[in-house]
Amino acid sequence: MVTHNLGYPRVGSKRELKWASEQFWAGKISKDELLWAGRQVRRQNWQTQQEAGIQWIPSNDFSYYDQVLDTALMVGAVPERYQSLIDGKSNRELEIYFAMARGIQQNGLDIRAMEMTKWFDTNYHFIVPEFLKNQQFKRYSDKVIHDFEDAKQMGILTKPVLLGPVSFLLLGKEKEAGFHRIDLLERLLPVYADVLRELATRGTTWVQIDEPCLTLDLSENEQIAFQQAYEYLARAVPQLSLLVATYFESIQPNLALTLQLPVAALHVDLVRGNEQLEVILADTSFVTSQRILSLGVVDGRNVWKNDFTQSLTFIQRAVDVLGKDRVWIAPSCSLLHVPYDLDLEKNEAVLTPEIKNWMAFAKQKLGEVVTLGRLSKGEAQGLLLENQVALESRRTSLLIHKTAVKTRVQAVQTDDFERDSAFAVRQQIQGESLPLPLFPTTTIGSFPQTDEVRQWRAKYKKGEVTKADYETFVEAEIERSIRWQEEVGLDVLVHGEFERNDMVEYFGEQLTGYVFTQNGWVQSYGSRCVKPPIIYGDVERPEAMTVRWTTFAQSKTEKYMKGMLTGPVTILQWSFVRDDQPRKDTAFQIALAIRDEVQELEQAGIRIIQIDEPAIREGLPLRRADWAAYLTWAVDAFRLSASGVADQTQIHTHMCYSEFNDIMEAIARMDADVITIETSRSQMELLEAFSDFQYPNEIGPGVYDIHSPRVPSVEEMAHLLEKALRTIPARNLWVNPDCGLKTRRWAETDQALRNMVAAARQLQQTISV
Ligand SMILES: CN1c2c(nc(N)[nH]c2=O)NC[C@@H]1CNc1ccc(C(=O)N[C@@H](CCC(=O)N[C@@H](CCC(=O)N[C@@H](CCC(=O)O)C(=O)O)C(=O)O)C(=O)O)cc1
Ligand SMILES: N[C@@H](CCS)C(=O)O
Ligand SMILES: [Zn+2]
Repeated sequence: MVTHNLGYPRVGSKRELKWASEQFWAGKISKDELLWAGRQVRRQNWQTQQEAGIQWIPSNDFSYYDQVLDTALMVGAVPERYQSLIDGKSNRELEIYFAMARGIQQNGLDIRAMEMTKWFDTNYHFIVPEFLKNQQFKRYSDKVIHDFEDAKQMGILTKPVLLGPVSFLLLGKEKEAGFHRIDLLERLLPVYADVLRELATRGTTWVQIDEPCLTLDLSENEQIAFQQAYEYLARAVPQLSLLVATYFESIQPNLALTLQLPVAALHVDLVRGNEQLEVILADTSFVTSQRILSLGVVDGRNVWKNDFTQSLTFIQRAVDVLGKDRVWIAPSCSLLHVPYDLDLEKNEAVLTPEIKNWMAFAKQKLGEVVTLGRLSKGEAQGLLLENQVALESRRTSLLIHKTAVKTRVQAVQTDDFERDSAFAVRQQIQGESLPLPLFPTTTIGSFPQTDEVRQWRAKYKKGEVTKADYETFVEAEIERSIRWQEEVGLDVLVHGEFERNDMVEYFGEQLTGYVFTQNGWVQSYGSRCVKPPIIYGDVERPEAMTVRWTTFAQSKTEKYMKGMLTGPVTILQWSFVRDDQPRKDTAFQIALAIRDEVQELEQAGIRIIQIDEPAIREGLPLRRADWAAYLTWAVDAFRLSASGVADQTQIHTHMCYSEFNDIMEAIARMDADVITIETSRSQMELLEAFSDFQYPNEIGPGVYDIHSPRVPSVEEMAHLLEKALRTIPARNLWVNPDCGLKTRRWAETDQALRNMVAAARQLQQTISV
C-alpha cells in the first residue's frame, strides 16, 4: 500500500529557520546564510521522511514565511506598491517577498505589509493575496521547481505541493469594487499549467494540489470554477498525475463535484470527517473509475496516538471496494500544525512517561502512517498490540477525571452567564466610577519580550537564578514600563506580561489537567512559534494565576491598571485538546477557572479586566450549518468567565487576526463593555460590520499594525480614527494598537505609541460629545 505525506513542519526541529530569519531581518546574517539555513531544514525534513519509509515525500511544503505568499509570488500577484522594489538588475525576489509579509521602512521607503489572517480553523496565519479587477498573472517565483530539483539531487523524487488555483483565489481579497476574485481564474490557470509543465519536464510524476476550500460551503460559481480549473489542468498537463488534497472537513457538501474532478487521486480527511468514506465508496462513478483514494487517517491537528484498530477498519473498507492499488495512506492534513518530534521531550518531570506514551508528534506520525501500511499487509502485528495497550492505558487512566470539576460544571446556573445590569446601565455607572477622557488610550497587554526578558526566564526555568531574583527582575520591568506608559500619556495602563512565555501556555502551566513540552514548537506566522500546552484531563485552577503581578502593578500607579487574562475559548483553541470529551465541556471547565481569577482580581481592587478572546472566530466550524451550535457554547463560555463581577468593573475583550464580519451577532452577545480589535491592516474595513450591526458597546479599533516593524505616523493614525468616527459614536471609541506588542522592539514601540497618543489628543481637540 502506498504511503505519502502532505507536508512537514518547516521551522526546523530546533527552530533553526526562525533564528536565521530573525537574524537576517536584523541585518546580522547575509541572504546566502539564510538560504543555506532554509536548505538545511528542507533537506533534514526529506531525510527524516525517507528514513521513516514514506513513499511519496512532499516538496515545496517548505516556506520562508507562508505557503499562500509563496503562491502569490509563483503567479506574480505582487501588489503595485512593491513594484518599486524590483530594480531590474539583481534578483530581489526574497526582499520583495519579505516586504509583502512584513512591510518595509528603510532607505526612504515606507510600504505597508499585506493583510494576514487565520488559515481555516488553525492558529497558523497566512498572508492574504490582493487582487485587482484587471489583475494580471505571470510566472515569477520558481521556488517549486528549485525545491523539486534540490530533493532530486538528494536522490528523492518528490511530490511537489501547490496551493490549488481556486483555493488561492478564494483565500484572497478584492482590493477594488466591481468584480469577484473567482472571475480571475481564466487568467490564472495558464500560469499554473506553465509551472506544472516545467515540473513534468524535470521528471515530476505526481503533484499534490491542495484545495482545502473544497470542504467549505461553495456558491454555484465557485463550484463551476473548480470544475473548469481541473478540466483545464487535466488537458494542459496530461502527462502528470494530479492528487487533489482536501482537509479540515469532509467533502460532503461538494461531493459530486469533487468526485468528478478529472484527477488521478483524491485525498480526504478521515479524522475530521470519517463519515465521508462510506459515501465516497457508494459513488458508482468514483468506484468504477481508476482514481486513487488517499485516506487521511493519522491526525495532523492533534498530538494523540492514532487508533490503529479504527484506521485499519477504514483502510480495509476502502481496499475491499477499490482494491489495494487504489488506496493510499496519509496523515489527515499537512503536519505543519503539530510539533516535530516527541523524542526531543526528555524531561519526565514535565511530561511523564505515562502521558507521553499516549502521544505522537510529526515524526512519530510518519511512523504511524508507515506502520498502518505494514499492518494492512498483515505485517508487524506486535505494533498493533502495542498501540492497543497504549490507548487502553489512556482510556482507563486515573489521571484524567476529577469529580469536583465535573460536578461544578453541571451545577452552572443561567444566572452565572449574566452581568447584573444591561450594557447601557453599566456604561453609565462606569462613566461615573471610572472617569476617563474621551477617546481613552490603552494597549492590548504585552510589551516587548526582549532577549533579556527571555534569557531571565530561561535561566529561572533551568534553576540558574532563584525565584526571588527572577521575580525582582520582572517587578523592575513592570515598574519601568509603568513609568514609561505614564510619560507617554496612556490612560489605561497594563503591566506588560513580562512574566509570560505565551498568553496560553502561561495559563496552562498554572491549571491542572495540562502537560507541557520543552520543544513542541508549532509555527504561528512567519518566524513566530507557539508551544501549545496539552490538555489531557479535567481542568481546575489550584490558586490565583495573575493577581500577584496585577496588584503589584496597580500599587505602582494612580492610573487604572488593566487585569490581563486569556479567555476560555482561546485557551481551548490554542491548546492541544483532549479528544475524549466534547470541546464545550473542556471550555466550560476553563471558563470557571477564569471566572474565579476575574473575581479575585476584582476583590483585589482591579477595576478594569481584559479577557482576550482572539481565537473565538478561529474556532468556528468550517460549515455554516455548524456555526450556531459552536457560537452558543463559545459565547456562553466567555460570559461564564466574565459575568461574576459588579457593574462597576469594566470587562474588556480583545480579538485579532481573523475576519469577524460574519460573527457580529455573537460578538455582541459576548457583551464585553469594551472590545479592542485588529483593524489597521484592512484600513478599518471591519468597522462597517460593527456599524451595519449597530454594535452598542465600546470599541477600540486597532490603529497600529503591530505585526510589522513599521512605525505609523500621527497623521496616519489620526486618519484611521477619523474614519472610525464615521461608524462609531465618539463616546464609545477607544484608541489602541491592533494587538499586544511582545514581538516589537522598544524603539518602535516607544515611537509608535507616542504617535498614537498624539493622534488621540489631536482628535480630542477637534471633537467633543
Ligand atoms: C497573539 N498571538 C498568539 C497566538 N497563539 C498563541 N499561543 N499565543 C499568541 O500570543 N496566535 C495568534 C497571535 C500571533 N502569534 C504569535 C505567536 C507567537 C509569538 C511569539 O513571540 N512567539 C515566540 C515564543 C514565545 C515563547 O513561548 N517564548 C518562551 C520561550 C522563549 C525561547 O524561545 N527560549 C529559548 C531560549 C532563549 C534564550 O536563552 O535566550 C529556547 O527555549 O530555546 C519564553 O519567552 O519563555 C517566538 O519567539 O516565536 C508572537 C505572536
Ligand atoms: N494580551 C495579549 C493579547 C494577544 S492576542 C497581548 O497583548 O499579547
Ligand atoms: Zn491580539
